[in-house]
Amino acid sequence: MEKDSKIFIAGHNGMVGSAVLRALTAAGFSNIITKNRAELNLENQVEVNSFFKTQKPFAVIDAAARVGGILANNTSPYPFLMDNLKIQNNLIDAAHNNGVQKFIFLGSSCIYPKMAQQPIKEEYLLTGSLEPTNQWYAIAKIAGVKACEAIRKQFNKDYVSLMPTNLYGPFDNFDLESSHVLPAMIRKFHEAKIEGHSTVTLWGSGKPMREFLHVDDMAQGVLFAVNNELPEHLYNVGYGSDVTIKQLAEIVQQTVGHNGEIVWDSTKPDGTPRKLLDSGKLMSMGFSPTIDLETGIAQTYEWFLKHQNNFRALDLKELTKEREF
Ligand SMILES: NC(=O)C1=CN([C@@H]2O[C@H](COP(=O)(O)OP(=O)(O)OC[C@H]3O[C@@H](n4cnc5c(N)ncnc54)[C@H](OP(=O)(O)O)[C@@H]3O)[C@@H](O)[C@H]2O)C=CC1
Ligand SMILES: C[C@H]1O[C@H](OP(=O)(O)OP(=O)(O)OC[C@H]2O[C@@H](n3cnc4c(=O)[nH]c(N)nc43)[C@H](O)[C@@H]2O)[C@@H](O)[C@@H](O)C1=O
Repeated sequence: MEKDSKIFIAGHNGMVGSAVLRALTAAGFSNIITKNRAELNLENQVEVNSFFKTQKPFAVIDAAARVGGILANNTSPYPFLMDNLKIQNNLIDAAHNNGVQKFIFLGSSCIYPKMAQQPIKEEYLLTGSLEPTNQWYAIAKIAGVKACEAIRKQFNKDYVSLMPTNLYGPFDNFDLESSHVLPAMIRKFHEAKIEGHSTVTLWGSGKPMREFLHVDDMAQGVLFAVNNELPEHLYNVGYGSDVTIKQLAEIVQQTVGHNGEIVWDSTKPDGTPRKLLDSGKLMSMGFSPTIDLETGIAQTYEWFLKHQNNFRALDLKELTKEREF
């Protein structure tokens, strides 16, 4: 792709979108367009169609979605299903109808069956039942993968899906109700240290395993897909190894410098027991993550310390309202 090709990054204010914007800018891409939610509500089909008709981007990176941790997913199934379907349908369909040559759709490792063989290969998609806590979000993401695959098959366009593992890094959501586990742990251990609390309560049993990829490594994966026409429709993007939630807690606790006991709240769900991705397909083509978990957590904690008065938070109450355009 030419450095001056017009690229639309949807969701550029989010954790992934902002990392992709940094990576593409650093790589010399000079014609990137972005719109915040007030300028372009991606759930609104009329607005999205009109934007694509006017702008005619060459490529689209879809990093916009309704995103949240296990509790938000489990308690607000409808917006996690419907908002994601709306956003991705509007983007994919408008892209297809307005000459977009390259579309990069971001899904999630939760699209794979709950009890999938580990590490999870791309071909395990749709071979078993989903994890109940995030099946709503997963069904939407699977529909996005299939929409891109269908366009690729029928119209021979370079529409590709990347499936990231659990991500973390700068501009994450640190809200304790709606966030993913890693930012929640950073905030919980930090606040316990500052407020002198000897115990920190974490969710579930601590036994599930998760694979964590720093968002700047993820952005390199997206850059790789921008620079190369990938031969298949679906690629996993992971770090290559995983840890238990208990091990993660110990790394975060040590990084933050909290001394004390961890209490496990068994009323909260564990979610899927393990979801280690086999990212061999993308790695064999040249993608290679560079940020190990300890370094990434230390860097993210530093970022948190600088930005802790300015968190992004998902308003769980807003997810219970009916909305119309
Ligand atoms: N975080 C993770 O661990 C993982 C993320 N992913 C995927 O990566 C992608 C990005 O996730 P992440 O960066 O973490 O999520 P964020 O919540 O950080 O960012 C999502 C972005 O989408 C925007 N957005 C959402 N709804 C709309 C809308 N209706 N109109 C316009 N903009 C909208 C948000 O805008 P606003 O800033 O206004 O809210 C935000 O900028 C998603 O597809 C997600 O599924 C996959 C696996 C793991
Ligand atoms: C990326 C991925 O993210 C989500 O799936 P998840 O990995 O299950 O989500 P999570 O990061 O919130 O939790 C991981 C594990 O950690 C445990 N845990 C402990 N203590 C806290 C805690 O304080 N907060 C949170 N959130 N979890 C905690 C928690 O009980 C669970 O066992 C989905 O959105 C899914 O759709 C998706 O795509």
